Amino acid sequence: MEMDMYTIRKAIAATIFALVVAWAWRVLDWAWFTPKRIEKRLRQQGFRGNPYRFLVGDVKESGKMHQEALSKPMEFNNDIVPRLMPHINHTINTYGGNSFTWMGRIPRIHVMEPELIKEVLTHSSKYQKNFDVHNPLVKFLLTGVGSFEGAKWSKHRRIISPAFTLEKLKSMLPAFAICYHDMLTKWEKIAEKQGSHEIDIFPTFDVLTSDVISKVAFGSTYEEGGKIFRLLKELMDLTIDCMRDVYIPGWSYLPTKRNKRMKEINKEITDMLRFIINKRMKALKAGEPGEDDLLGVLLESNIQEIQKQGNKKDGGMSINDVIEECKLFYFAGQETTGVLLTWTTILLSKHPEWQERAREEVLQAFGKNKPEFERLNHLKYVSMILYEVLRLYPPVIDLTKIVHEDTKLGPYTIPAGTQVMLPTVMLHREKSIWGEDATEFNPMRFADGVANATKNNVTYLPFSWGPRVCLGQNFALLQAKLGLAMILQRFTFDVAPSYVHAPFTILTVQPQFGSHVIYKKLES
Ligand code: HEM
Repeated sequence: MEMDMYTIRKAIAATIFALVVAWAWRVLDWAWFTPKRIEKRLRQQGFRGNPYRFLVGDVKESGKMHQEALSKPMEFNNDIVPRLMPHINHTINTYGGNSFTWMGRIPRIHVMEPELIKEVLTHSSKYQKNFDVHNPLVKFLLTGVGSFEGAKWSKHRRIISPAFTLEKLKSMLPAFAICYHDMLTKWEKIAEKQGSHEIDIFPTFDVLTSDVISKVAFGSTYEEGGKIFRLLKELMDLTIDCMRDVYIPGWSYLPTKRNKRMKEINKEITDMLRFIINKRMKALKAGEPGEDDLLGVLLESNIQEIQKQGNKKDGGMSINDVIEECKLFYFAGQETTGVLLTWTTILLSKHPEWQERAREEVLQAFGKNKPEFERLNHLKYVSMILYEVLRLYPPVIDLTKIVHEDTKLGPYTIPAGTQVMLPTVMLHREKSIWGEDATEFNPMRFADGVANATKNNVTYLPFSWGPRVCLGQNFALLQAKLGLAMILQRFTFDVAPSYVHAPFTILTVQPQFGSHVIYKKLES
């Protein structure tokens, strides 16, 4: 009997030992052998980069370079790549275009060749969004069509697209104009008293674009919408905070102040959105005409999709889906447009000849009257200026995808689990495409359109390209054109003496040490 117990214990011990060894082997394979195998395959195909370092990869080196780059401002010029992506810049300078870096244990290749870029962006089902978000609290905002793949993505994209047609945008213009008018009237009052008005423009445009999107999204329910968007702004700031931390599994369940606040806000936003959406759905089902705002168009398009699919329960988007999409509009569209207006103001301050040229064009088109849709769309210099600002200061500095299985890319086979990065901000400075003056502000390069400026290469990517191109690009450009036109009609502007040039990235490219600008009222 004793012998038996001994044998059983031995067998249990042997099993546990075997399980531990198998588990340890899997961990080791995950943490060491798999990255090393991928590295070998990349090197065999001519890609070059640092050797893999256990678990940390290039993260420590990259973090140090970032810290160093951001420790001081720079001269005013547009050579901002060493500040925004110092490690990738260093890697490409050292190893060439066909290079890779390590995001911890994940390898990431950099793609710089136009033909390969086109291939990546065309085949969006193979090169998927890199949404490996572990913190469930971050998913409160990183959600919706921008994060889905496959059938769910195409269904959502199909339903949402009608909300951004030119006709719909035209109907949104008055709401844009009211927000800008209110802001500029305040500026005018201050400028009248003081002769000029100094403001930090990034926070100002941040509030403004927030106002615009809540007015446009919720139309007549603006008051409720306004509150939701104030909460979304808070949630976005907390989300950015979260994304800066290394996530420890389970951390989101701890009752920390930030975790509690994020859950509280998310619940409040969801409840309020649900209330508005339910009310609208009821009215639509009762045959009342839909509202002409973003939410109204989205709901109508959703109902049409459900009917097209024979009223199947999963034919359209659920209320929860619509809630997620509303949150995404804010996340994707507010700050991006705010920084576009910010860098446009700074570049036009530094290039007064272009500020004057744009003003003349605007005054010729509209005088001091409210800009209207058709002519706004045909403002040539204003469009060229915005394209050039988006080239030099793209709000989103790179597009990073991931392949989940071995994938052919031109002559290469990209191993499963590799990230594929298109470094937009670097591509926008490629001398072979843009010429020797690639880092200079020269809107004339867009005089004959984007295709001509890029010599028909897919290398201009402020809004990405292909099936997953930004859904809100016309919304953003229309708002920026209107905003810029209305400012130019009333003010001249220049950067304040205190301005120091220091672009840096937190999700979008922002001014690190403020963006003070002095506005003077234009003589009428
Ligand atoms: C200057 C302003 C903007 C810039 C520079 C910008 C840039 C981008 C970029 C680069 C992407 C692709 C991201 C990726 O593939 O990883 C994207 C996607 C997207 N953007 Fe924008 N965006 C802007 C404004 C807006 C606005 C105003 C909205 C909506 C109100 C919006 C809604 C979206 C959506 C829904 C997607 C996801 C599309 C999909 O995955 O099918 N964006 N945007």
